[in-house]
Amino acid sequence: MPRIIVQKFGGTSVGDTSRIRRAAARAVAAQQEGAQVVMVVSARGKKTDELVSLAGEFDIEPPAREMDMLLATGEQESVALMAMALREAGAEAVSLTGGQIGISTDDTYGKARIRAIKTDRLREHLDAGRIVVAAGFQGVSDSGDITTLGRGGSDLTAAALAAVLGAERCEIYTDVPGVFTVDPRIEPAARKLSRIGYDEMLELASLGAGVMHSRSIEFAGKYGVPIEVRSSLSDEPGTLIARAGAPARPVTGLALVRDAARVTLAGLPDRPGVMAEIFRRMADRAIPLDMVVQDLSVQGIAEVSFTVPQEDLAGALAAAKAAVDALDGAEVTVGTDLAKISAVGAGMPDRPGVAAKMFRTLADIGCNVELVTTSEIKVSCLIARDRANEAIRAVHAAFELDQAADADAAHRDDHPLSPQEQRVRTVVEGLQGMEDIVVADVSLDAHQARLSVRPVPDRPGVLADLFEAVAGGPEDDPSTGATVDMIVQNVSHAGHAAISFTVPESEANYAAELAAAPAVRWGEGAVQIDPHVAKLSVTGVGLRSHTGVGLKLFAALAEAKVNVQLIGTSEMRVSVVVAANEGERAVEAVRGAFGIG
Ligand SMILES: Nc1ncnc2c1ncn2[C@@H]1O[C@H](COP(=O)(O)OP(=O)(O)O)[C@@H](O)[C@H]1O
Ligand SMILES: N[C@@H](CC(=O)OP(=O)(O)O)C(=O)O
Repeated sequence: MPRIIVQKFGGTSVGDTSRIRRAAARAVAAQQEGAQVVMVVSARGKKTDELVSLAGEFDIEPPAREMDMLLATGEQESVALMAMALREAGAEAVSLTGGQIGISTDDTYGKARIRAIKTDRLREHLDAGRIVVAAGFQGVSDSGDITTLGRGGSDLTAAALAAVLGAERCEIYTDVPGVFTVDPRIEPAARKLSRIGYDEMLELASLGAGVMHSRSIEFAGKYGVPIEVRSSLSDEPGTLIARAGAPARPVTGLALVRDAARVTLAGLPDRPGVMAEIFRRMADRAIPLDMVVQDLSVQGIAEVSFTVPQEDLAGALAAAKAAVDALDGAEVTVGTDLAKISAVGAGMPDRPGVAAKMFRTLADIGCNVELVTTSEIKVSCLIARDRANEAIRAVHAAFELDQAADADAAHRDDHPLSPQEQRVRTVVEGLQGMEDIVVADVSLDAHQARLSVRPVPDRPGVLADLFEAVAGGPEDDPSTGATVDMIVQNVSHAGHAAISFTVPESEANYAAELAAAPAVRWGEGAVQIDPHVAKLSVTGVGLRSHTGVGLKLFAALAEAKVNVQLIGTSEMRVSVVVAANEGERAVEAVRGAFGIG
Protein backbone atom coordinates (compact mmCIF):
# COMPACT_ATOMS: atom_id res chain seq x y z
CA MET A 1 0.00 0.00 0.00
CA PRO A 2 1.38 3.43 -0.89
CA ARG A 3 2.00 5.70 2.05
CA ILE A 4 -0.42 8.56 2.58
CA ILE A 5 0.31 11.97 4.07
CA VAL A 6 -2.37 14.46 5.12
CA GLN A 7 -1.31 18.11 5.05
CA LYS A 8 -3.60 20.72 6.60
CA PHE A 9 -3.20 24.43 5.87
CA GLY A 10 -4.93 26.87 8.20
CA GLY A 11 -6.40 30.23 7.22
CA THR A 12 -3.18 32.20 7.58
CA SER A 13 -1.29 29.68 5.45
CA VAL A 14 -3.59 30.21 2.45
CA GLY A 15 -4.19 33.94 3.03
CA ASP A 16 -3.01 35.14 -0.39
CA THR A 17 -1.95 33.73 -3.76
CA SER A 18 1.73 33.48 -2.88
CA ARG A 19 0.91 31.47 0.23
CA ILE A 20 -1.44 29.25 -1.73
CA ARG A 21 1.38 28.58 -4.20
CA ARG A 22 3.75 27.84 -1.36
CA ALA A 23 1.33 25.35 0.18
CA ALA A 24 0.81 23.72 -3.23
CA ALA A 25 4.57 23.36 -3.63
CA ARG A 26 4.79 21.46 -0.34
CA ALA A 27 2.15 19.00 -1.43
CA VAL A 28 3.85 18.49 -4.78
CA ALA A 29 7.19 17.89 -3.04
CA ALA A 30 5.63 15.25 -0.77
CA GLN A 31 4.07 13.56 -3.79
CA GLN A 32 7.40 13.58 -5.61
CA GLU A 33 8.90 11.81 -2.62
CA GLY A 34 6.50 8.96 -3.26
CA ALA A 35 3.56 9.69 -0.96
CA GLN A 36 -0.10 10.00 -1.84
CA VAL A 37 -1.17 13.43 -0.60
CA VAL A 38 -4.46 14.71 0.82
CA MET A 39 -4.52 18.44 1.52
CA VAL A 40 -7.07 19.84 3.96
CA VAL A 41 -7.58 23.54 3.54
CA SER A 42 -9.30 26.20 5.67
CA ALA A 43 -10.96 29.42 4.55
CA ARG A 44 -8.52 32.16 3.57
CA GLY A 45 -7.31 34.53 6.29
CA LYS A 46 -10.18 36.01 8.28
CA LYS A 47 -12.81 34.89 5.77
CA THR A 48 -14.87 32.92 8.28
CA ASP A 49 -14.98 35.88 10.69
CA GLU A 50 -16.06 38.15 7.83
CA LEU A 51 -18.88 35.79 6.89
CA VAL A 52 -20.03 35.65 10.52
CA SER A 53 -20.23 39.43 10.74
CA LEU A 54 -21.90 39.69 7.35
CA ALA A 55 -24.65 37.37 8.56
CA GLY A 56 -25.00 39.47 11.68
CA GLU A 57 -26.05 42.42 9.57
CA PHE A 58 -29.25 40.69 8.48
CA ASP A 59 -30.41 38.90 11.52
CA ILE A 60 -29.41 39.05 15.17
CA GLU A 61 -29.68 35.30 15.45
CA PRO A 62 -29.32 33.79 11.98
CA PRO A 63 -30.74 30.29 11.48
CA ALA A 64 -28.04 27.71 12.23
CA ARG A 65 -28.67 25.85 8.98
CA GLU A 66 -28.14 28.95 6.87
CA MET A 67 -25.04 29.87 8.88
CA ASP A 68 -23.47 26.53 8.00
CA MET A 69 -24.44 26.95 4.38
CA LEU A 70 -22.71 30.35 4.44
CA LEU A 71 -19.58 29.47 6.44
CA ALA A 72 -18.83 26.38 4.35
CA THR A 73 -18.33 28.63 1.31
CA GLY A 74 -15.06 29.95 2.78
CA GLU A 75 -13.44 26.54 2.49
CA GLN A 76 -15.04 25.87 -0.88
CA GLU A 77 -13.30 28.92 -2.29
CA SER A 78 -9.90 27.87 -0.94
CA VAL A 79 -10.01 24.28 -2.17
CA ALA A 80 -10.82 25.37 -5.71
CA LEU A 81 -7.99 27.92 -5.70
CA MET A 82 -5.60 25.36 -4.24
CA ALA A 83 -6.47 22.81 -6.93
CA MET A 84 -5.74 25.48 -9.55
CA ALA A 85 -2.39 26.28 -7.91
CA LEU A 86 -1.52 22.58 -7.94
CA ARG A 87 -2.31 22.32 -11.63
CA GLU A 88 -0.20 25.39 -12.26
CA ALA A 89 2.64 23.58 -10.46
CA GLY A 90 2.24 20.66 -12.83
CA ALA A 91 0.34 18.28 -10.53
CA GLU A 92 -2.94 16.48 -11.08
CA ALA A 93 -5.42 17.66 -8.46
CA VAL A 94 -9.07 17.56 -7.53
CA SER A 95 -10.94 19.64 -4.95
CA LEU A 96 -13.76 18.08 -2.91
CA THR A 97 -16.28 19.48 -0.43
CA GLY A 98 -17.03 17.66 2.82
CA GLY A 99 -20.15 16.18 1.22
CA GLN A 100 -18.26 15.04 -1.87
CA ILE A 101 -15.67 13.29 0.28
CA GLY A 102 -18.45 11.55 2.18
CA ILE A 103 -17.97 13.06 5.64
CA SER A 104 -21.29 12.33 7.28
CA THR A 105 -22.18 14.13 10.49
CA ASP A 106 -25.08 14.49 12.86
CA ASP A 107 -27.34 17.49 12.29
CA THR A 108 -26.07 19.78 15.07
CA TYR A 109 -25.44 22.75 12.82
CA GLY A 110 -22.45 24.82 13.88
CA LYS A 111 -20.81 22.04 15.87
CA ALA A 112 -21.67 18.83 14.09
CA ARG A 113 -19.97 15.59 15.07
CA ILE A 114 -18.47 13.27 12.49
CA ARG A 115 -20.25 9.93 12.28
CA ALA A 116 -18.43 8.23 9.43
CA ILE A 117 -16.24 8.94 6.41
CA LYS A 118 -16.35 7.06 3.13
CA THR A 119 -12.94 6.57 1.63
CA ASP A 120 -13.63 5.03 -1.82
CA ARG A 121 -13.80 8.29 -3.72
CA LEU A 122 -10.69 9.62 -2.00
CA ARG A 123 -8.77 6.44 -2.73
CA GLU A 124 -9.81 6.40 -6.37
CA HIS A 125 -8.42 9.89 -6.89
CA LEU A 126 -5.24 9.13 -4.95
CA ASP A 127 -4.65 5.91 -6.88
CA ALA A 128 -5.09 7.86 -10.12
CA GLY A 129 -2.15 10.03 -9.03
CA ARG A 130 -4.17 13.08 -8.01
CA ILE A 131 -3.58 15.28 -5.01
CA VAL A 132 -6.92 15.52 -3.23
CA VAL A 133 -7.76 18.96 -1.84
CA ALA A 134 -10.40 18.49 0.85
CA ALA A 135 -12.47 21.31 2.31
CA GLY A 136 -11.89 21.43 6.05
CA PHE A 137 -14.50 22.16 8.72
CA GLN A 138 -17.54 20.73 6.91
CA GLY A 139 -19.63 17.65 6.35
CA VAL A 140 -23.14 16.66 5.38
CA SER A 141 -26.00 15.47 7.57
CA ASP A 142 -28.34 12.53 6.91
CA SER A 143 -30.88 14.94 5.47
CA GLY A 144 -28.29 16.16 2.97
CA ASP A 145 -27.70 19.55 4.59
CA ILE A 146 -24.25 21.11 4.80
CA THR A 147 -22.94 21.15 8.37
CA THR A 148 -19.84 22.68 9.96
CA LEU A 149 -17.79 21.13 12.74
CA GLY A 150 -17.25 24.17 14.97
CA ARG A 151 -14.72 26.99 14.73
CA GLY A 152 -11.22 25.73 14.09
CA GLY A 153 -12.68 22.45 12.82
CA SER A 154 -10.34 21.96 9.86
CA ASP A 155 -7.80 20.39 12.23
CA LEU A 156 -10.49 17.83 13.01
CA THR A 157 -11.13 17.12 9.32
CA ALA A 158 -7.41 16.55 8.85
CA ALA A 159 -7.02 14.21 11.83
CA ALA A 160 -10.16 12.31 10.83
CA LEU A 161 -9.06 11.84 7.21
CA ALA A 162 -5.61 10.73 8.40
CA ALA A 163 -7.28 8.17 10.69
CA VAL A 164 -9.63 6.63 8.12
CA LEU A 165 -6.95 6.54 5.43
CA GLY A 166 -4.36 5.02 7.76
CA ALA A 167 -2.05 7.92 6.90
CA GLU A 168 1.57 7.81 7.95
CA ARG A 169 1.13 11.21 9.56
CA CYS A 170 -0.97 14.32 9.62
CA GLU A 171 0.96 17.55 9.13
CA ILE A 172 -0.65 20.76 10.42
CA TYR A 173 0.84 23.83 8.74
CA THR A 174 0.26 27.08 10.58
CA ASP A 175 1.81 30.45 11.36
CA VAL A 176 3.97 29.20 14.25
CA PRO A 177 6.70 26.56 13.91
CA GLY A 178 5.11 24.15 16.39
CA VAL A 179 3.46 23.80 19.78
CA PHE A 180 5.12 26.10 22.29
CA THR A 181 5.25 26.00 26.09
CA VAL A 182 2.68 28.80 25.91
CA ASP A 183 1.24 31.00 23.15
CA PRO A 184 4.34 32.86 21.88
CA ARG A 185 2.16 35.90 21.26
CA ILE A 186 1.74 36.23 25.03
CA GLU A 187 5.23 35.20 26.10
CA PRO A 188 8.01 35.69 23.56
CA ALA A 189 10.30 33.51 25.70
CA ALA A 190 8.03 30.51 25.01
CA ARG A 191 9.93 27.51 23.72
CA LYS A 192 8.96 25.05 21.03
CA LEU A 193 8.35 21.49 22.23
CA SER A 194 9.82 18.77 20.05
CA ARG A 195 7.28 16.19 21.22
CA ILE A 196 4.16 16.17 23.38
CA GLY A 197 1.76 13.38 24.39
CA TYR A 198 -1.88 13.28 23.28
CA ASP A 199 -3.19 13.66 26.84
CA GLU A 200 -1.16 16.76 27.55
CA MET A 201 -1.99 18.31 24.17
CA LEU A 202 -5.66 17.51 24.67
CA GLU A 203 -5.64 19.28 28.03
CA LEU A 204 -3.69 22.26 26.68
CA ALA A 205 -5.98 22.60 23.65
CA SER A 206 -9.14 22.39 25.71
CA LEU A 207 -7.74 24.80 28.32
CA GLY A 208 -7.12 27.49 25.73
CA ALA A 209 -4.03 26.73 23.62
CA GLY A 210 -5.53 27.74 20.28
CA VAL A 211 -2.84 26.19 18.12
CA MET A 212 -4.80 22.93 17.82
CA HIS A 213 -8.50 22.18 18.01
CA SER A 214 -9.12 19.90 20.99
CA ARG A 215 -11.50 17.57 19.14
CA SER A 216 -8.78 16.89 16.57
CA ILE A 217 -6.47 15.72 19.36
CA GLU A 218 -9.23 13.54 20.80
CA PHE A 219 -9.58 11.98 17.42
CA ALA A 220 -5.85 11.55 16.82
CA GLY A 221 -5.35 10.01 20.26
CA LYS A 222 -8.29 7.63 19.87
CA TYR A 223 -7.08 6.37 16.51
CA GLY A 224 -3.32 6.72 17.11
CA VAL A 225 -2.63 9.26 14.35
CA PRO A 226 0.74 11.04 14.77
CA ILE A 227 0.39 14.78 14.17
CA GLU A 228 3.17 17.18 13.33
CA VAL A 229 2.52 20.90 13.86
CA ARG A 230 4.88 23.03 11.78
CA SER A 231 5.33 26.34 10.04
CA SER A 232 4.01 26.86 6.53
CA LEU A 233 6.67 29.51 6.04
CA SER A 234 9.83 27.65 6.98
CA ASP A 235 11.29 24.16 6.86
CA GLU A 236 12.28 23.80 10.48
CA PRO A 237 11.07 20.62 12.18
CA GLY A 238 7.85 21.11 14.12
CA THR A 239 6.29 19.44 17.16
CA LEU A 240 5.26 15.81 17.09
CA ILE A 241 2.02 15.05 18.92
CA ALA A 242 2.05 11.33 19.61
CA ARG A 243 2.00 8.80 22.40
CA ALA A 244 4.61 9.73 24.95
CA GLY A 245 6.02 8.49 28.21
CA ALA A 246 6.31 10.63 31.31
CA PRO A 247 8.22 13.85 30.77
CA ALA A 248 11.19 14.84 32.92
CA ARG A 249 9.61 18.17 33.85
CA PRO A 250 6.54 18.58 36.03
CA VAL A 251 4.94 21.16 33.75
CA THR A 252 4.93 20.87 29.97
CA GLY A 253 2.99 23.98 29.01
CA LEU A 254 0.54 26.71 30.00
CA ALA A 255 -2.75 27.82 28.51
CA LEU A 256 -4.94 30.86 28.92
CA VAL A 257 -8.65 31.51 28.43
CA ARG A 258 -9.12 35.23 28.40
CA ASP A 259 -12.88 35.57 28.27
CA ALA A 260 -14.17 33.69 31.30
CA ALA A 261 -17.17 34.62 33.42
CA ARG A 262 -18.12 33.03 36.74
CA VAL A 263 -21.60 32.05 37.86
CA THR A 264 -22.17 31.04 41.49
CA LEU A 265 -25.34 29.43 42.81
CA ALA A 266 -25.49 30.01 46.55
CA GLY A 267 -27.68 28.77 49.37
CA LEU A 268 -28.43 25.44 47.73
CA PRO A 269 -29.76 22.48 49.69
CA ASP A 270 -27.06 19.89 50.32
CA ARG A 271 -28.77 16.83 48.93
CA PRO A 272 -28.54 14.43 46.01
CA GLY A 273 -29.86 15.74 42.72
CA VAL A 274 -28.71 19.33 42.98
CA MET A 275 -25.87 19.01 40.50
CA ALA A 276 -28.06 16.99 38.13
CA GLU A 277 -30.66 19.77 38.17
CA ILE A 278 -28.05 22.41 37.36
CA PHE A 279 -26.36 20.37 34.63
CA ARG A 280 -29.71 19.55 33.03
CA ARG A 281 -30.65 23.21 32.77
CA MET A 282 -27.27 24.13 31.34
CA ALA A 283 -27.32 21.24 28.85
CA ASP A 284 -30.84 22.27 27.69
CA ARG A 285 -29.38 25.60 26.61
CA ALA A 286 -26.16 24.02 25.29
CA ILE A 287 -24.05 26.08 27.70
CA PRO A 288 -20.52 24.70 27.90
CA LEU A 289 -19.51 24.60 31.57
CA ASP A 290 -15.83 24.96 32.12
CA MET A 291 -14.43 24.98 35.66
CA VAL A 292 -16.98 23.35 37.95
CA VAL A 293 -16.37 23.93 41.64
CA GLN A 294 -18.40 22.55 44.45
CA ASP A 295 -17.01 22.82 47.91
CA LEU A 296 -18.16 21.18 51.07
CA SER A 297 -21.48 22.35 52.42
CA VAL A 298 -21.73 24.36 55.64
CA GLN A 299 -24.66 23.55 57.92
CA GLY A 300 -26.52 21.85 55.13
CA ILE A 301 -26.08 24.70 52.66
CA ALA A 302 -24.07 24.12 49.52
CA GLU A 303 -22.66 26.37 46.85
CA VAL A 304 -21.61 25.69 43.29
CA SER A 305 -19.57 27.86 40.95
CA PHE A 306 -18.64 27.36 37.36
CA THR A 307 -17.13 29.35 34.57
CA VAL A 308 -18.51 29.84 31.08
CA PRO A 309 -17.25 31.77 28.06
CA GLN A 310 -18.23 35.43 28.53
CA GLU A 311 -20.47 35.22 25.44
CA ASP A 312 -22.56 32.51 27.11
CA LEU A 313 -23.02 34.45 30.34
CA ALA A 314 -26.58 35.65 29.66
CA GLY A 315 -27.78 32.13 28.85
CA ALA A 316 -25.92 30.63 31.80
CA LEU A 317 -27.38 33.21 34.14
CA ALA A 318 -30.92 32.49 33.00
CA ALA A 319 -30.38 28.74 33.41
CA ALA A 320 -28.77 29.28 36.84
CA LYS A 321 -31.67 31.44 38.04
CA ALA A 322 -34.17 28.83 36.93
CA ALA A 323 -32.17 26.10 38.71
CA VAL A 324 -31.91 28.14 41.93
CA ASP A 325 -35.68 28.74 41.88
CA ALA A 326 -36.41 25.08 41.29
CA LEU A 327 -34.06 24.08 44.11
CA ASP A 328 -35.26 26.74 46.55
CA GLY A 329 -31.75 28.17 46.54
CA ALA A 330 -30.85 31.64 47.70
CA GLU A 331 -29.16 33.58 44.93
CA VAL A 332 -27.01 33.69 41.83
CA THR A 333 -23.94 35.90 41.67
CA VAL A 334 -21.62 36.52 38.75
CA GLY A 335 -18.04 37.59 38.19
CA THR A 336 -16.91 39.03 34.88
CA ASP A 337 -13.64 40.12 33.24
CA LEU A 338 -11.91 36.98 34.42
CA ALA A 339 -9.29 34.74 32.88
CA LYS A 340 -8.32 31.13 33.48
CA ILE A 341 -4.67 30.24 33.60
CA SER A 342 -3.75 26.56 33.54
CA ALA A 343 -0.54 24.59 33.91
CA VAL A 344 -0.48 21.14 32.27
CA GLY A 345 2.01 18.32 32.61
CA ALA A 346 1.92 14.54 32.61
CA GLY A 347 4.81 14.74 35.09
CA MET A 348 2.62 16.35 37.76
CA PRO A 349 1.36 13.33 39.69
CA ASP A 350 4.85 12.62 41.01
CA ARG A 351 5.53 16.23 41.99
CA PRO A 352 3.23 17.31 44.78
CA GLY A 353 4.55 20.86 44.88
CA VAL A 354 3.43 21.98 41.41
CA ALA A 355 0.19 23.55 42.57
CA ALA A 356 1.95 25.19 45.52
CA LYS A 357 4.56 26.69 43.22
CA MET A 358 1.91 28.06 40.87
CA PHE A 359 0.01 29.60 43.80
CA ARG A 360 3.21 31.10 45.24
CA THR A 361 4.15 32.64 41.90
CA LEU A 362 0.74 34.26 41.52
CA ALA A 363 0.92 35.50 45.12
CA ASP A 364 4.35 37.01 44.53
CA ILE A 365 2.92 39.26 41.81
CA GLY A 366 -0.03 40.11 44.06
CA CYS A 367 -2.54 38.24 41.91
CA ASN A 368 -5.56 36.91 43.78
CA VAL A 369 -7.04 33.53 42.81
CA GLU A 370 -10.84 33.28 42.69
CA LEU A 371 -11.40 29.62 41.94
CA VAL A 372 -9.14 26.60 41.76
CA THR A 373 -9.70 23.24 40.14
CA THR A 374 -7.19 20.49 39.55
CA SER A 375 -6.93 17.11 37.88
CA GLU A 376 -3.96 14.77 37.93
CA ILE A 377 -2.26 16.55 35.04
CA LYS A 378 -3.43 20.14 35.38
CA VAL A 379 -4.01 23.02 37.77
CA SER A 380 -6.38 25.83 36.73
CA CYS A 381 -6.79 29.18 38.50
CA LEU A 382 -9.36 31.86 37.80
CA ILE A 383 -7.88 35.35 38.06
CA ALA A 384 -8.62 38.93 36.97
CA ARG A 385 -8.32 39.28 33.21
CA ASP A 386 -6.12 42.37 33.42
CA ARG A 387 -3.47 40.33 35.26
CA ALA A 388 -3.51 37.43 32.81
CA ASN A 389 -0.48 38.20 30.64
CA GLU A 390 1.67 39.08 33.61
CA ALA A 391 0.57 35.92 35.41
CA ILE A 392 1.37 33.73 32.41
CA ARG A 393 4.85 35.20 32.14
CA ALA A 394 5.55 34.78 35.84
CA VAL A 395 4.38 31.16 35.93
CA HIS A 396 6.27 30.39 32.72
CA ALA A 397 9.47 31.68 34.31
CA ALA A 398 8.82 29.92 37.64
CA PHE A 399 8.65 26.52 35.96
CA GLU A 400 11.70 27.42 33.85
CA LEU A 401 9.73 26.71 30.70
CA ASP A 402 11.88 29.20 28.81
CA GLN A 403 14.92 27.01 29.32
CA ALA A 404 15.78 24.24 26.93
CA ALA A 405 15.08 20.95 28.64
CA ASP A 406 13.36 19.19 25.86
CA ALA A 407 16.18 16.67 25.64
CA ASP A 408 13.76 14.38 27.44
CA ALA A 409 11.91 14.09 24.14
CA ALA A 410 13.93 11.06 23.15
CA HIS A 411 13.01 8.99 26.16
CA ARG A 412 9.38 9.92 25.60
CA ASP A 413 9.44 7.94 22.38
CA ASP A 414 7.72 4.64 21.82
CA HIS A 415 6.54 2.83 24.88
CA PRO A 416 3.98 0.07 25.35
CA LEU A 417 0.28 0.96 25.47
CA SER A 418 -0.86 1.63 29.03
CA PRO A 419 -3.85 -0.41 30.28
CA GLN A 420 -6.01 2.71 29.89
CA GLU A 421 -4.86 3.24 26.30
CA GLN A 422 -5.61 -0.41 25.59
CA ARG A 423 -9.12 -0.02 26.96
CA VAL A 424 -9.65 3.09 24.86
CA ARG A 425 -8.65 1.11 21.75
CA THR A 426 -11.15 -1.61 22.59
CA VAL A 427 -13.98 0.86 23.13
CA VAL A 428 -13.12 2.71 19.91
CA GLU A 429 -13.50 -0.48 17.86
CA GLY A 430 -17.14 -0.73 18.92
CA LEU A 431 -18.13 2.91 18.42
CA GLN A 432 -21.14 3.74 16.27
CA GLY A 433 -20.05 7.27 15.36
CA MET A 434 -16.38 8.15 14.94
CA GLU A 435 -16.62 11.04 17.37
CA ASP A 436 -18.71 9.29 19.96
CA ILE A 437 -17.58 9.59 23.51
CA VAL A 438 -15.25 6.92 24.83
CA VAL A 439 -15.87 6.07 28.46
CA ALA A 440 -13.10 3.60 29.15
CA ASP A 441 -13.48 3.19 32.87
CA VAL A 442 -15.43 4.09 35.99
CA SER A 443 -13.23 3.55 39.03
CA LEU A 444 -13.40 4.07 42.75
CA ASP A 445 -10.65 5.03 45.16
CA ALA A 446 -12.29 4.22 48.46
CA HIS A 447 -9.32 5.19 50.59
CA GLN A 448 -9.13 8.93 50.49
CA ALA A 449 -9.59 11.59 53.13
CA ARG A 450 -10.96 15.08 52.60
CA LEU A 451 -9.61 18.10 54.40
CA SER A 452 -11.27 21.50 54.39
CA VAL A 453 -9.70 24.66 55.71
CA ARG A 454 -12.11 27.48 56.49
CA PRO A 455 -12.50 30.34 56.85
CA VAL A 456 -9.30 31.53 55.25
CA PRO A 457 -8.48 35.14 54.39
CA ASP A 458 -9.24 36.04 50.78
CA ARG A 459 -5.92 37.50 49.73
CA PRO A 460 -2.92 36.53 47.60
CA GLY A 461 -0.58 34.07 49.29
CA VAL A 462 -3.09 32.02 51.25
CA LEU A 463 -3.24 29.12 48.80
CA ALA A 464 0.52 29.22 48.48
CA ASP A 465 1.05 29.14 52.25
CA LEU A 466 -1.32 26.23 52.63
CA PHE A 467 -0.06 24.00 49.84
CA GLU A 468 3.60 24.73 50.46
CA ALA A 469 3.04 23.57 54.03
CA VAL A 470 1.15 20.46 52.93
CA ALA A 471 3.71 19.65 50.22
CA GLY A 472 6.53 19.77 52.77
CA GLY A 473 7.93 23.21 52.00
CA PRO A 474 8.62 25.28 48.89
CA GLU A 475 11.11 22.72 47.59
CA ASP A 476 8.35 20.11 47.52
CA ASP A 477 10.18 17.38 49.37
CA PRO A 478 8.08 14.19 49.07
CA SER A 479 9.69 12.74 52.21
CA THR A 480 8.26 15.52 54.38
CA GLY A 481 5.07 16.39 52.51
CA ALA A 482 1.66 14.77 52.04
CA THR A 483 0.35 13.61 48.66
CA VAL A 484 -2.32 16.07 47.61
CA ASP A 485 -4.80 14.83 45.03
CA MET A 486 -7.75 17.10 44.20
CA ILE A 487 -7.76 20.78 45.17
CA VAL A 488 -10.92 22.89 45.11
CA GLN A 489 -11.40 26.50 46.06
CA ASN A 490 -14.75 28.15 45.67
CA VAL A 491 -15.47 31.85 45.49
CA SER A 492 -14.99 33.94 48.64
CA HIS A 493 -17.64 35.72 50.72
CA ALA A 494 -17.09 38.89 52.72
CA GLY A 495 -13.33 38.49 52.55
CA HIS A 496 -13.28 34.83 53.53
CA ALA A 497 -12.76 31.75 51.41
CA ALA A 498 -12.66 28.01 51.93
CA ILE A 499 -10.26 25.48 50.47
CA SER A 500 -10.72 21.71 50.28
CA PHE A 501 -8.41 18.96 49.12
CA THR A 502 -8.02 15.21 49.27
CA VAL A 503 -5.10 13.04 50.37
CA PRO A 504 -4.67 9.26 50.79
CA GLU A 505 -6.52 8.05 53.89
CA SER A 506 -3.26 7.03 55.59
CA GLU A 507 -1.93 10.60 55.36
CA ALA A 508 -5.03 12.37 56.68
CA ASN A 509 -3.82 13.26 60.16
CA TYR A 510 -0.36 14.19 59.01
CA ALA A 511 -1.75 16.45 56.25
CA ALA A 512 -4.08 18.08 58.77
CA GLU A 513 -1.14 18.86 61.05
CA LEU A 514 0.77 20.39 58.17
CA ALA A 515 -2.28 22.41 57.10
CA ALA A 516 -2.86 23.71 60.61
CA ALA A 517 0.46 25.59 60.73
CA PRO A 518 -0.38 28.28 58.16
CA ALA A 519 -3.88 28.63 59.64
CA VAL A 520 -2.27 29.54 62.94
CA ARG A 521 -0.07 32.11 61.16
CA TRP A 522 -3.05 33.72 59.41
CA GLY A 523 -4.85 33.94 62.75
CA GLU A 524 -7.91 32.19 61.33
CA GLY A 525 -8.96 28.97 59.69
CA ALA A 526 -9.75 25.59 61.17
CA VAL A 527 -8.96 22.29 59.50
CA GLN A 528 -11.84 19.86 59.28
CA ILE A 529 -11.13 16.26 58.35
CA ASP A 530 -13.38 13.63 56.90
CA PRO A 531 -11.00 10.68 57.21
CA HIS A 532 -13.03 8.38 54.95
CA VAL A 533 -14.24 9.56 51.59
CA ALA A 534 -14.32 7.86 48.21
CA LYS A 535 -13.31 9.34 44.88
CA LEU A 536 -15.20 8.11 41.87
CA SER A 537 -13.65 8.82 38.49
CA VAL A 538 -15.05 8.48 34.99
CA THR A 539 -12.13 8.19 32.57
CA GLY A 540 -12.25 8.41 28.81
CA VAL A 541 -11.88 10.66 25.82
CA GLY A 542 -13.98 13.72 25.09
CA LEU A 543 -15.65 13.90 28.48
CA ARG A 544 -15.81 17.65 28.61
CA SER A 545 -16.54 18.28 24.96
CA HIS A 546 -19.63 16.06 25.30
CA THR A 547 -21.78 18.18 27.58
CA GLY A 548 -24.07 15.23 28.26
CA VAL A 549 -21.44 13.41 30.34
CA GLY A 550 -21.77 15.58 33.43
CA LEU A 551 -25.51 15.34 33.17
CA LYS A 552 -25.48 11.54 32.91
CA LEU A 553 -23.04 11.24 35.80
CA PHE A 554 -24.94 13.53 38.15
CA ALA A 555 -28.32 12.11 37.16
CA ALA A 556 -27.06 8.59 37.98
CA LEU A 557 -25.70 9.76 41.34
CA ALA A 558 -28.95 11.57 42.12
CA GLU A 559 -30.99 8.51 41.31
CA ALA A 560 -28.80 6.41 43.60
CA LYS A 561 -29.27 9.12 46.27
CA VAL A 562 -25.56 9.80 46.50
CA ASN A 563 -24.52 13.28 47.59
CA VAL A 564 -21.60 14.95 45.82
CA GLN A 565 -19.03 16.65 48.06
CA LEU A 566 -16.34 17.86 45.65
CA ILE A 567 -15.94 17.87 41.89
CA GLY A 568 -12.88 17.94 39.66
CA THR A 569 -13.01 17.91 35.86
CA SER A 570 -10.52 17.56 33.04
CA GLU A 571 -10.71 16.42 29.42
CA MET A 572 -9.77 12.87 30.32
CA ARG A 573 -11.48 12.48 33.66
CA VAL A 574 -14.40 13.69 35.76
CA SER A 575 -13.96 12.94 39.47
CA VAL A 576 -16.39 13.37 42.33
CA VAL A 577 -15.79 12.89 46.03
CA VAL A 578 -18.58 11.18 47.95
CA ALA A 579 -18.97 9.74 51.46
CA ALA A 580 -17.00 6.49 51.86
CA ASN A 581 -20.08 4.41 52.65
CA GLU A 582 -21.77 5.61 49.45
CA GLY A 583 -18.82 4.77 47.18
CA GLU A 584 -19.89 1.29 46.09
CA ARG A 585 -23.45 2.36 45.44
CA ALA A 586 -22.19 5.33 43.43
CA VAL A 587 -19.84 3.31 41.28
CA GLU A 588 -22.51 0.74 40.50
CA ALA A 589 -24.99 3.43 39.45
CA VAL A 590 -22.48 5.26 37.28
CA ARG A 591 -21.20 2.09 35.63
CA GLY A 592 -24.79 1.23 34.82
CA ALA A 593 -25.44 4.66 33.34
CA PHE A 594 -22.39 4.43 31.07
CA GLY A 595 -22.96 0.79 30.17
CA ILE A 596 -19.71 -0.43 31.68
CA GLY A 597 -19.75 -3.95 33.08
N1 LIG B 1 0.96 26.70 22.92
C1 LIG B 1 0.92 27.31 21.72
N2 LIG B 1 1.91 27.07 20.81
C2 LIG B 1 1.88 27.67 19.61
N3 LIG B 1 0.92 28.54 19.22
C3 LIG B 1 -0.07 28.81 20.07
C4 LIG B 1 -0.12 28.21 21.37
N4 LIG B 1 -1.23 28.65 21.99
C5 LIG B 1 -1.85 29.47 21.15
N5 LIG B 1 -1.17 29.60 19.98
C6 LIG B 1 -1.58 30.44 18.85
O1 LIG B 1 -2.13 29.63 17.84
C7 LIG B 1 -1.95 30.32 16.60
C8 LIG B 1 -2.12 29.33 15.44
O2 LIG B 1 -3.45 28.84 15.41
P1 LIG B 1 -4.53 29.43 14.37
O3 LIG B 1 -4.50 30.92 14.40
O4 LIG B 1 -5.82 28.72 14.58
O5 LIG B 1 -3.85 28.99 13.00
P2 LIG B 1 -4.46 28.42 11.66
O6 LIG B 1 -5.15 29.55 10.97
O7 LIG B 1 -3.23 27.95 10.95
O8 LIG B 1 -5.38 27.28 12.02
C9 LIG B 1 -0.57 30.90 16.72
O9 LIG B 1 -0.40 32.05 15.93
C10 LIG B 1 -0.42 31.21 18.21
O10 LIG B 1 -0.58 32.58 18.51
N1 LIG C 1 -12.36 28.42 8.70
C1 LIG C 1 -12.83 27.80 9.90
C2 LIG C 1 -12.17 26.46 10.14
C3 LIG C 1 -10.73 26.44 10.56
O1 LIG C 1 -10.27 25.44 11.09
O2 LIG C 1 -9.94 27.50 10.34
P1 LIG C 1 -8.35 27.64 10.76
O3 LIG C 1 -7.65 26.38 10.33
O4 LIG C 1 -7.84 28.85 10.03
O5 LIG C 1 -8.27 27.80 12.27
C4 LIG C 1 -12.68 28.75 11.09
O6 LIG C 1 -12.19 29.85 10.91
O7 LIG C 1 -13.11 28.41 12.16
